[in-house]
Order: sequence, then structure tokens, then C-alpha cells
Amino acid sequence: MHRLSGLFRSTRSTHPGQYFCSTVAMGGLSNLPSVSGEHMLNYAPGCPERAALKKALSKMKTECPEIPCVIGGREIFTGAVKTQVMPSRHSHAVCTFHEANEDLIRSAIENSRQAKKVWELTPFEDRSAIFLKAAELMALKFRPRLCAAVMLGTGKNVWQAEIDAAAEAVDFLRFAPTMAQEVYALQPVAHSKGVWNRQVHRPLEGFVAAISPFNFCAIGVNLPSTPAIMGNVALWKPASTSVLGNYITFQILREAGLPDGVINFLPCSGQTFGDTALTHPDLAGVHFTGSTGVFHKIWNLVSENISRYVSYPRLVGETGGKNFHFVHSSADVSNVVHNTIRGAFEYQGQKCSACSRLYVPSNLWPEIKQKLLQEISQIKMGQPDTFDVFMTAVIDQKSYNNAKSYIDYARESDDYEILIGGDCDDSEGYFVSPTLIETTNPSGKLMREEIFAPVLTVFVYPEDEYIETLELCSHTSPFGLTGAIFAKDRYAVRQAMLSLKNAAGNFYINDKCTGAVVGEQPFGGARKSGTNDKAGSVANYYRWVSSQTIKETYSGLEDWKYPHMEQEI
Ligand SMILES: NC(=O)c1ccc[n+]([C@@H]2O[C@H](COP(=O)([O-])OP(=O)(O)OC[C@H]3O[C@@H](n4cnc5c(N)ncnc54)[C@H](O)[C@@H]3O)[C@@H](O)[C@H]2O)c1
Ligand SMILES: N[C@@H](CCC=O)C(=O)O
Repeated sequence: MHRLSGLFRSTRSTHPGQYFCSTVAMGGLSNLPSVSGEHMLNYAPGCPERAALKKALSKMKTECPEIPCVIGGREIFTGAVKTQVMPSRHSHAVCTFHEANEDLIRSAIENSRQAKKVWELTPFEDRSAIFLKAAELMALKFRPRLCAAVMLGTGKNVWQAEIDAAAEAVDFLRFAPTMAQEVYALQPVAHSKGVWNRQVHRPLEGFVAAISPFNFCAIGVNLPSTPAIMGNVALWKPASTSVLGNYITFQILREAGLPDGVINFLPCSGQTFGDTALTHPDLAGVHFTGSTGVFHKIWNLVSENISRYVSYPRLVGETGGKNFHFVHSSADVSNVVHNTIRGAFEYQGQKCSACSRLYVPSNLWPEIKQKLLQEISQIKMGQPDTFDVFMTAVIDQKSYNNAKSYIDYARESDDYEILIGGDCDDSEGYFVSPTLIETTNPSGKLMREEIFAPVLTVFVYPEDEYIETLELCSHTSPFGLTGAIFAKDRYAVRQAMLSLKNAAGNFYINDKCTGAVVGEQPFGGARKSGTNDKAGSVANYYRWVSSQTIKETYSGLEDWKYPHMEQEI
């Protein structure tokens, strides 16, 4: 059942713990290799990485793999088959996958329980080696295949695929041991004479439910992996529109030596997974990334069932955003325009961090408007495997309908004027053109709600109402994920940092509000954007342990009485 434990069984140990105790005693602490962010490839014409990716794309276009549920290393083809299609060509299936039902989810929980007995005793060095190896496999052997899967399967152009499926996914795995080690290094700072105080950072009791969104393959693999490196077991429920890429990353972890059952892979409907896994007494935590609405459901479900659980489940959720670029009258116009196009329209606006509100002072608007219109008109949309496209299609029909409904609303309302874009066509793929809308109502629907599509709304504020408009920006939407200030004036930058303090968990100065890098900009927001446990940072790893404090004393008590008790004062 267990590849790693198979190795250990040669010791003829009847209980895995007996073996591991002796393994730990053999070891001592090793230094981890120093790590840095994965270098991005540029896919220039004629270079080897471009040729390798093209080959992987061609091969993948002729395939439609059948993806099973995987529990304890066993592949289970349930017969409840769903299809993942190319967003930009919905007649083309990239894979089919078999969905888990309630019984299978329950048996995955039982399997996790067994796997945990061995995994939580596995030395940190071994857990780290698996993650470091997975990072190398992803960066080298599997890079073209994984990039091809997210390009075709989730509609990313080559640059966006490289950012997600190569750099960010590799970084999550490669930095994991270093971050975990920082958690283990958290120890008491004082020891009384003759005493040793220490903290053991235990994995949680039970299993972690990892529920991932469609938009980042890297987030998918990170959600079960972060708890796993801390010695936990996880059930991974991927989004139905990104199963192919997620399954490849799961296979990479297995090839790197992740023991069977540490992560069980369970494509299924959110409702089925929620009702079964999230109400189970052994639920130790939920590691979620997705929409605010779904996270509310999860939170409510857990609180309704709170008396059932062995422990209070950790709820870690990174959710939606209504991210902004705020321009001060001292800003560099060209920098504003280029960053805003990237921030709003890269990956069709489907990053949780995507810019979807723009505040521009009246004195700069004529120039910024003219440049934005000129540049947006040059954006090329098309199929993701043609290397010159900037945008492709949004993920599915639901997302397309949602984006279209906001554009239609803007068309019909006197508060809005569509300056460019607004074209929607779902005949071949779910295409929504890059859309810039001007509003006279800074508190309207398009300034408040997450759209998750290439729709950017701009409000032009009187240039002498900078501070008032910062306050307005801070309180317009319920979210608090990302935001950026563009200004050369340092007092204006400082003012924005103060006024927008709670409006963004990731705040940028003269840079776009997307593109946080693991190890460089820990990611996450508060308010209705999530629990702000900062993906890719030590803070997040700390959520997946339950610390035990140990005090050991080396000299016993010689008497129970306090000093001088016999003497009257
Ligand atoms: N803050 C962040 O770090 C971050 C990062 C990426 C995406 N997001 C957000 O994710 C959303 C887009 O992704 P999505 O469309 O896949 O999100 P989603 O909320 O629709 O789905 C996320 C996951 O939840 C599952 N799910 C749905 N209903 C469920 C239920 N009742 N119980 C349990 N699980 C359920 C889905 O199947 C999927 O796996 C956007 O709102 C975006 O802002 C946030
Ligand atoms: N690291 C990414 C996360 C996007 C979420 O969907 C960014 O910062 O843009």
C-alpha cells in the first residue's frame, strides 16, 4: 500500500513507529540546500524550450486522457465521467475524469487515517527530499507537459503558463522545506536553570481538505502540499475546469516519492465533497482558495457541525478581490498604462489579484484614456498555443455569461460608458474582449463586485480630491486583496499607504497589483478576501501544526513547602 513503508518493512518492524524511532536516532539535523525562485524561460523563436513546448502541445492535442480518483495509490474509475474542455475551443476535450461519490470520499478519509500513521513519523529530511525532488521534476522533465496542460486546459498563453505551471508551482514546492523548517525553529526563548523547554510542532489530528480553484495550477498543488510537508494528510478536490493540470502535478509528487495516501486525489462536485468531507469528525482543517461565496458556505457548514469534530478545524481560505490601481496626479503615465493593461487583462482578468477598478485624476485622464485606448486596441486574442496572443478565452460558459451580464448591465445603465471592448462571442470558445468602462458612479455595481473577467472600470476623480477619493476607494468594495498606488510624490505614496491600509493585503507602489512571487511577496488579503494566512509564507505553514509545549526538569523537588514557611514574620 505504501511505497516508502515498503522500503522500511525490510527491518521487520511490526509497528512503523519502531522503525522511525531508530531512523530519527541515526540522523541528527542537516542543513537544507539554499533555494531561490525558479528562473522564467522566455520561449524566444528557435530556442529549445519553445521547441519542447510545441512538441508537448502537439502531442497533448491528440490525446484525451481518462483521469481517475486516486486513493492510497489505487486508481479508481468510478464511471461518473465528466469532461474538461479547452476554453478557447469548447468542442475539444482535453481530458475526461471520474468523479468521486460520498462512499469513495469516506473511504479516502479512512485511507488517509492509515497513511497518516506512517507519514507523520517520517523524518523531516525525507519529507523535504520528496518536495525538493518534485520541484526539480516540475522544473525540468515535466515543464513542457505541465505548461501545455494549463495552456490548452485553462486557456493560458505561453507567458501565463510559464508564470503559473513552471515558476510559481516549482517555487511553492522548492520553498516548502525551508518554510517548514522555520516553523520547527520556533522554540521557547527562555529556560530556567535546570530546565529545558521546547515545542513540538505536531501535525493536526485528522485530515486536511484541500479545495482548489481553476485559475492557478500552482495554487492547486500548494493547497494539499503545504499541510503535507508538515506531516499532515490531505484530500485534494480540484476544480472541474482544471483537472488535467492538477493531475499532472499530483503525478509529479508521486513520482518524487510521495507515499500513497498522503494526498488522495478526488475530483467531484463541490457540494458532494463539502457535504461529506467537511462534516466528517476527523476534519482537521480546510485549505481553500476560491470565491468568497463558496468560502462562506464552507465556514457555515463547519460552524453548523462544530460539535462533531475531534478538534476545531483550521479554516484557511483565500478568496475574491476587487483590486484597484489608484493614480495620483504625479504619476508616470506610461507606467500606469502598461501596468494597468497587464494587471487587468493578463489571463483574461481571471487572477484573484487582477485589477478591476482604476482611479484616475481629472488632469491626467485625457492622456491616460488616449493611451489606454490605443494600447488596448492592439491586444491580440486567440488560441493559447499561438505564441503571439496576449489573451485567450475565459474559463467556461458560466464565467462567460457572468462577464457578459456585467457588460450588458453597463450598456443599459446611464452610469457607465463602454470606451472599448464589450464584445462577447461563445461560438468557438468563451471569448470576451478586453473591456474598458468609464463610470460616473464610484460606488456602483461595477466598482464593488468581483467580475473575474477582462472588464476594467475607471472612475475619474477631481484632481484636488485625492484624500477623499482614497477613502472612497478603501470603503467601496467588501474585499481587501490587492491594490496599487502610482505616484512620484512621496507624500502622496505615504497618504495612500495610510488611507488604503486595510484595503489590500498585497499593496504595490508604482507596480501592477498582480504577480506576487513565492518567497518575495507573501500573498493574501483580509476583509472578504480571506483569512489572510499568506500563501507561500511561514505564517501559512504554521496553520498546519498543533504545537505541544514540553518542559523537562533535571533536578527534582526536595520538599513541597515554600522556602522559609516555618519562620513567623
Ligand atoms: N485570494 C486568492 O489567493 C485567490 C487565488 C485564486 C483564486 N481566487 C478566487 O477564486 C475564484 C475563482 O476560482 P473558482 O471559480 O474555481 O472558485 P469557486 O469558488 O467556484 O471554486 C473553488 C473550489 O471550490 C469548490 N466548491 C464549490 N462549491 C463547494 C462547496 N459547496 N463545498 C466545497 N467546495 C466547493 C469548487 O468545485 C472548486 O474546487 C475567484 O473568486 C478568485 O478571486 C482567490
Ligand atoms: N500570485 C498570483 C496569485 C493570483 C491569484 O489568482 C498573483 O499575485 O497574481
